[in-house]
Amino acid sequence: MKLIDITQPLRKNMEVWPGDTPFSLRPSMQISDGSSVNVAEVTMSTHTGTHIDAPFHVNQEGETIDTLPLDYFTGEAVVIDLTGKNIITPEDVSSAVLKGVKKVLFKTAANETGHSYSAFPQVASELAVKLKEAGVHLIGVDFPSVDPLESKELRAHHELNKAGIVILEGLNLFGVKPGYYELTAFPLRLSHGDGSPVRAVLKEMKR
Ligand SMILES: N[C@@H](CC(=O)c1ccccc1NC=O)C(=O)O
Ligand SMILES: [Zn+2]
Ligand SMILES: [Zn+2]
Repeated sequence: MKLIDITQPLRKNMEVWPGDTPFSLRPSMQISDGSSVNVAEVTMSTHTGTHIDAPFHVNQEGETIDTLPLDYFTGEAVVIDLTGKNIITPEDVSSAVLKGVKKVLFKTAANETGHSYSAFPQVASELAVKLKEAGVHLIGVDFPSVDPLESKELRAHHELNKAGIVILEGLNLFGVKPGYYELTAFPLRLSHGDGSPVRAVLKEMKR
C-alpha cells in the first residue's frame, strides 16, 4: 500500500507566520564532540509548517489540542483539486464528491514550492455550514491559514470551530491526485496546546 507524505519538512529558514518564532533545530549533544549520543533542541511555534489548530487558538473557551478526540486525525479523506483558485466556496464541494467522507483536503498550489505567506487563497466563511451539513469534521488546506494574513476577525476559523470542524493547515499536496485516501495527521499531545505540528500522511485506498 502506497503512503504519501503530505507534510512540509521542518527546516532552518522555513517561512513562518510574520512575527512568530523561527524554526530551529540545534544539536545539544554531539557524537562528533565526544558525546555518547546525538540530541537536539527544537524551537518552534505550535503553528509551524503542517499543523492542526485547536479551537483554543482563536477562542479562550475552546478545546485545546490534547482534548480533541483522536478520530479527527485518522480516517477516510477526499482530496479536491482547486488548483489556481483563490477562494474556496460552498460551490466547490458537493455531496456527490464527499460521499459521506468526514475529512476534506483542498489542493490549490500550482507548484512544489506551495503558497507563500504573502499571498494565499481564501476560505469563504459560508463553507463551514455547507461542510457541517455534509457531516465533515476536518478541513485541510495547502496554505498557511484559512483566514487572510491581515485578518483580526478570523471569520473562517470561528465559523469552522462553531461547526465542529477541525482545521489542518500548511499541507503539501503537490503531486497528489484528487480522490479518496486514508489520512493520518496526529498532533503532539501538548497539554493545553493551542495547536500542534503533525506528520500528515495519505494512504491510497480502493473504494
Ligand atoms: N491563524 C494562523 C496563525 C496566526 O494567526 C498566528 C500565528 C503565530 C503568531 C501570530 C499569529 N497571529 C497573530 O495575529 C494559523 O491558523 O496558523
Ligand atoms: Zn494555525
Ligand atoms: Zn489556522
